[in-house]
This record gives sequence, C-alpha cells and structure tokens, in this order.
Amino acid sequence: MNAPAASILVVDDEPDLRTLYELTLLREGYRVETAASVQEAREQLKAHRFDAVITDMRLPDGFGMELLQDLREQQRKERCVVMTAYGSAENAVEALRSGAFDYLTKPVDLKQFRSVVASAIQGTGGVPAPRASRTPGGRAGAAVDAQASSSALDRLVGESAAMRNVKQRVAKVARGMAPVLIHGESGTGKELVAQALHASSQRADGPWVAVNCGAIPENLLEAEFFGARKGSYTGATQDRDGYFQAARGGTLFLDEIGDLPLAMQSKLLRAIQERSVRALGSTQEETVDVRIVSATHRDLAADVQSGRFRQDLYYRLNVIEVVIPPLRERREDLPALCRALLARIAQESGMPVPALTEHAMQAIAAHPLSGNVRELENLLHRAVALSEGDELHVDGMPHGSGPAAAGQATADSPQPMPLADSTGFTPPAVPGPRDADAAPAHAAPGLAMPGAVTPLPSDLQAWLDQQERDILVRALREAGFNRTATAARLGISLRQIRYRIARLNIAVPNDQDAHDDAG
Ligand SMILES: Nc1ncnc2c1ncn2[C@@H]1O[C@H](COP(=O)(O)OP(=O)(O)OP(=O)(O)O)[C@@H](O)[C@H]1O
Repeated sequence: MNAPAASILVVDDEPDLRTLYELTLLREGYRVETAASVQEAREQLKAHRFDAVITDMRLPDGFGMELLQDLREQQRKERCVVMTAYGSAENAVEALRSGAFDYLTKPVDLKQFRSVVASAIQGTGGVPAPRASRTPGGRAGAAVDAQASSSALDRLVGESAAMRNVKQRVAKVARGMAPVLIHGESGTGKELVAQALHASSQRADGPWVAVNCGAIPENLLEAEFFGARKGSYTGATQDRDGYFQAARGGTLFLDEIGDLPLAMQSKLLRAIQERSVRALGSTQEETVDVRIVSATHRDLAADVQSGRFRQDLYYRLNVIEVVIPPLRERREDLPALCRALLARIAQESGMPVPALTEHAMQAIAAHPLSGNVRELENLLHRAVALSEGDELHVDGMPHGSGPAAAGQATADSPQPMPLADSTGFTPPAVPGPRDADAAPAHAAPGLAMPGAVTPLPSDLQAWLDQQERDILVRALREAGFNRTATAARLGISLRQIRYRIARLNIAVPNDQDAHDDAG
C-alpha cells in the first residue's frame, strides 16, 4: 500500500462510478475528493493541491482533456490519469501526448485502477517514493531543472534543422510519462537522445537502466526483465531484481526493441499495461513505476505487417516517436561533431586536443560515414592515435575503396558522404596547373592551405589520388556532373577526365553528360 497521505481528485459524472472509485481509493489509504464536472473539478483544483487527478474523458460540461491542459498551463505537479471509453485508442494516445501520466480504458478494471494510481502516486512531491532510488531533495526547483535539462540537451551536438528538431521534441516530451520510441540508423545517437530525455525529465534523479534487447539469451529474458526468486531456475541462488525493479522511479531504455522475440513481446506488453511485474518463481505481482523509452534501427511498422512484431506493443511503445536522421542528411553538423568528439577523445586519453585543419576536415567529409556518429568517433580515435604533433592527421581515407563523394553509390559499395558546401568549411581553392606538361592534375596544386603545414604523407600516391579525387568531385559537382564542362574548368581534355574518373572509380550520374560522348 502507498503512503496514506497522498490525495487524489476523482472526476466522473456518474455517481455510482464516482463512489466506486472513491471507495476503492479510500480503502487503499488515500485521501479522496470528488467532482462531477469540469467546473467542479476546477474549483477543487483552485482550493487544493493533489497528488493525482483521475478524470473521465467525457464530462457534462466538457472534456477531461481540458483539466489536463489546465494542469499543464499552470505547471502544476498533479499527475493526471484519463479514463477513456473502450475502443477509443486515439483519445488515449492523444491524452498521453498531451502529458497524461497514463490512461485507463472503461469499463475500468479495479486491479489495474489501483496499480495505475499507485504508479501515479510514486515519486510525486506529495508522498515519498517508497522504493525509488531518489536523492534526498531531488525535486529541485524549476530553474535547476531547466539547467539540468539544457545541459543534457547540450550533449547532443549539432545545430542542423534536423538536430534542432530532435532536441525540441526531447525537451517537449521529457516531462510526461508517455512511452517514447526513438528511431534511427545504427550509430546516430539513439542512446544519447534517450539519456537526454531521462536527464530532462522529472525522473532525472531516479535510475537510468539501459538494456540491449538483442544481447540477452532468449531463455534468460524473463528473469532479466522481471527478476527471479531464489530457486526459480537452476543457478538462481538468491532473489534477484530485474530491469523493471531496478528502473523503479526512473527510466528503462530498451535498445534494439525490434530484436525481442514474440513470446517476450507479450510479456513486456502485459508489464507495461498493468504497470506491474511478477518475478520468475514468485506468486506476487509488484507495482513498478517505470518510464519506457525504446529504440530501434528497424522499420517496426514493417515488422508489424510481416508479423515479426506485435501491433499492440508497437502502439504502446510508439506513443511518441523521435526520429534521428542519419549523419549524411545533416552533414552541416560534421565540424561541430568533430570538435566535440575530438575534445572528448583527448580528454579521455589525457592528450591535448589536436588541431582540426581544413584539410583534415575535408578528408573526413569525403568519407562515407555510413556508420554515422559512431563511425566518425572511431575514425577520430584512429586519427588521434596516429597523429604526430598537435595537428590531426586523418589517413586511411577511402581512396580506391569505393566511389567518391559524388553521385550514386554502386550496389556493393557504401554511399559516400556527399560533398556540399554546408559543412561549415570551405574547401581549398583549386589553383590552375603550375606546369602545362604536368598532365597529372593530381600533382597540382599547392593544396597546402595558407599558413598550414601539411604533414608529409606516408603514401604519396594515395595522398595524391585523394587530392585529385577531391578536386574532381568538387568540379564535377559545380558543373552539374557535366564532364565536358568539368574538363574545361580544370584545363584538361575530355579524354583525360574520363580516364581519371574511371581510374579513381568516381561515380557520376550516367545521363547527365550523354552529349559529352561527342567529345
Ligand atoms: N549528436 C551527438 N552529439 C555528440 N555525440 C554523439 C551524437 N550522436 C552520437 N554521438 C556519439 O556517438 C556514439 C554512438 O551513439 P549512440 O550509442 O547513442 O548511437 P545509437 O544510435 O544508440 O547506436 P546503436 O544503434 O549502434 O546502438 C556515442 O559515443 C555517442 O556519444
């Protein structure tokens, strides 16, 4: 039973139901006030503070949602549970999106009612959270909350429109209880976003438990998630909490949720719906107040279609979706990401932060980075390890290992990071050939930037190839991939440019220059 001091406002216009809820809650030891309309509820809310408000959706003079809105607008602490008619899933989702703590479907199952209320009460300011690991005085003032929240969001580097969107969405949904599904390719920062969500939420002082659903052997899943009593399986020598118990009062992050086998999906759905779990070998259900944030790189909607993922669980998890675009779609974030990652790497390794030259930046940008920020991080780790002096030396660039940073990728090679001009750095100007006989354009050109001393390459040919490739890609791009125009721009013949494009395996959209063939 929860702390008796908790007080609850019940809003329902049907006298019998109102009494039923009231008696149920009184029996649990709560203090209860009731209201039969939006108007009455508003008066109660004006006169008292509650820990939770349980409201019917349809009321004679309006909707329960209006009360939810009032609570939000007045920044009140009451958690709100909305009761919706059976089958009106949209209303329930709408209520969760608007910040409801949870919803109950009518006719309300009293066991579920009690357990949802118990969860709503846990961790509110009005009563101590019985078992949540909360630091004393953790309910900091709004200013401190805002500060913690913004620093958590600051760790998400990137000011592209896409990243700004992600951050705004995280800030907006962090305070509610609604489940969030984060979608993005591998390495795009899903876990980092989930952490920011937790740190910006009212649960920031509670535990953060991250689970990789794909990494747990199937036969251990239930015990890992819900705990196990001593003797419940071979090797269970003592009672053990599961992830749900460990995350009480905090956030449970379910990474790679799409990898969960179907049987476990049903058990997870039940735990989320009932807000309670039963440890393996136990006869007791225990209430758990946990916010679920999940992540996947898979197309879960397609998995639902093909029967790999339960539709009802999908709806339950996907109340709010946050989509993180791949790095190639927000390449303007690249310089800031490089700086932030380099600072982190240098700090971890106790080294000074190496200087990020334009040349190094350009070489990084030419890399496909199909593994997103994680691949960028690995690349920088390698570069830091290999660099001599205080400048970053990026080598191991993909010369000859796939199409260059222009045009389409071939079927069996990764799509390179396209080179546009929005990376925040300007590629070095392409000077004309210094020597007319110096056919190899790759030999060109004072590529060293003014003031920058280019480190000596360990593989001259590879280095020159990379320079040539960068110049060709940029010139091709500027000429709309017209080879004749590109050749003219670079002062070489069409035959030469064809030869170079083929030698460096640069992918150029096919029909852009059909007329070139005349040359
Ligand atoms: N916007 C960002 N700002 C700073 N660091 C980032 C950003 N995005 C990702 N990272 C870093 O990149 C690495 C990979 O991120 P993360 O583990 O969150 O990705 P993920 O999408 O969860 O990956 P996976 O799908 O492989 O589990 C981490 O070290 C993370 O800190």
